[in-house]
Amino acid sequence: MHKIDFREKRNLTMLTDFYELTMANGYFENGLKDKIAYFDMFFREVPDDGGFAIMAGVEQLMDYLKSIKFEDEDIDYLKSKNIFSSGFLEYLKNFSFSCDVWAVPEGTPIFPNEPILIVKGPIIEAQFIETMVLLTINHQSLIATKTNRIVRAAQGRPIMEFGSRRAQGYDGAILGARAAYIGGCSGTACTITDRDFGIPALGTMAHSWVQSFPTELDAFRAYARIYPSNCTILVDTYNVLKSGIPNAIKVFEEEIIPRGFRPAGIRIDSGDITYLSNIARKMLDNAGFKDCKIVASNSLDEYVIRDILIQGAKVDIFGVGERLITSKSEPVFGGVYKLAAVEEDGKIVSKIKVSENVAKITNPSFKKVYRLFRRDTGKAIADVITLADEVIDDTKPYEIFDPVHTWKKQVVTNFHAKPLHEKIFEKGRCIYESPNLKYISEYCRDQIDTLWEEVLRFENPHKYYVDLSRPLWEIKQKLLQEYSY
Ligand SMILES: Nc1ncnc2c1ncn2[C@@H]1O[C@H](COP(=O)(O)OP(=O)(O)OP(=O)(O)O)[C@@H](O)[C@H]1O
Ligand SMILES: O=P(O)(O)OC[C@H]1O[C@H](OP(=O)(O)OP(=O)(O)O)[C@H](O)[C@@H]1O
Ligand SMILES: O=C(O)c1cccnc1
Repeated sequence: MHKIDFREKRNLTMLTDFYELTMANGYFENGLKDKIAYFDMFFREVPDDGGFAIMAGVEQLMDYLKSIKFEDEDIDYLKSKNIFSSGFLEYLKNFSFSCDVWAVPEGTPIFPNEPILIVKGPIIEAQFIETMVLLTINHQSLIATKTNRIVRAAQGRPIMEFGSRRAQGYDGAILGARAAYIGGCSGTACTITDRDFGIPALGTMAHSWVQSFPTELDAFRAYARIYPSNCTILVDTYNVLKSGIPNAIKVFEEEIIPRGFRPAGIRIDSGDITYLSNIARKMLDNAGFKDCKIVASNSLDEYVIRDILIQGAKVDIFGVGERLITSKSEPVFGGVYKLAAVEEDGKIVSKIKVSENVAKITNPSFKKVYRLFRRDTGKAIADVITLADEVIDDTKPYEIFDPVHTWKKQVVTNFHAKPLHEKIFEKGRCIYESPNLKYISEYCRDQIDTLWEEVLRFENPHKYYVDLSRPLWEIKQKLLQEYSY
């Protein structure tokens, strides 16, 4: 399958914040280029005050990491800045990524403050990739998370992604549609995303099609004759109830049934969707088209969909564009990339970022994350961040505790502890094959099923536990003591 290939099509090595380069030059000049550092990517708050987010964008990050290369013109450009040493520029010419990288697989539900990506390697390299790590994961995780809210609001009814025309740039459209599929969309209007990623492309018709014919009936007829087996008619160009639906029914009877097909659907794109869909349903049913689907679109999001379903709207499929592809209600996924440790004489030295704001204090050290699942129900109980070499023995009871209110504890029994990360790069070599998108989307759905309803709800969701192991908590407290002035 054809894939968007950053190596062939574009080199994004220079898509980096300028300070990554000035720091890189600084590390080089201070003889620190080979100092080993550990960085974590994590986020602090779930967009839209939701109970969880969804990991996405790992495949594109892998493409980038495989392709880092400074071209001669990049070196010339950097030289023209007159601030980089010739030794450093020579180093960049021969730059070869050599870090280890661990990532939570795409489609996994993720929670605030846990490392979703970990990079270990020469500090100059591990620091340099920050911008692209954050850009790729932040964007797609945002869209997958928003989409999943919309998908859940629709209660099993398919969501078609209609957002390309309102997306913020090409990647916003293409990779946004990819992320939307991970988050649960059934298909996309974005053709190139189907070509490159195999997400089913589908669509109906625009108002311009209807307007371009002398009459609405002519427009419907012309379309139905070409696509009798899959004909969804846009009924709101002039008047949904007085002309759109009666004309659609006429065309179904005259052009589709005689050809041996059933009508696929009608689409309503304005007005009161509840009112119109209820009457439309009755009109279609009375005409013998109970199986004809009603598609609704028009600035939909999870709240409008939830409301119109509560009102009893008879909608079978939703088309959702602008509010999904831009994550309009909360357009930032605040993933950050922080130094967690360095190596001194081969030993890991934990590092912390202290802040007046407790939420901004980082979790130090080289870590991993376990998700604890109940063996009887399969439900997720908590995530525990541990030191990288810790093993949670799930054959024995295990105590978890709130890292801030430490008196809140519980002993977990009858559980299964699953490490969340996959190693995706080993000494700069990619060792992970990204699963296909259908698999990722199904995996995502199954993993969300392991979360309690209380975590899934839109308003005031239950805060899922993300705890620290005792050894990690102790390291953090020790560092906090050291840096308390
Ligand atoms: N029954 C409903 N309850 C809540 N929101 C609705 C309902 N029906 C439609 N909406 C939403 O209300 C918003 C405005 O829709 P409305 O059709 O009134 O405006 P419009 O887009 O200006 O219409 P038009 O395209 O005819 O100009 C849209 O986001 C739409 O999805
Ligand atoms: O509202 P959104 O969630 O973004 O969904 C996509 C919108 O794009 C189309 O409208 P547009 O006016 O661009 O074109 P049209 O003439 O085909 O309706 C479509 O009819 C939807 O209203
Ligand atoms: O196919 C459709 O109906 C469609 C596609 C893009 C945007 N709005 C609608």
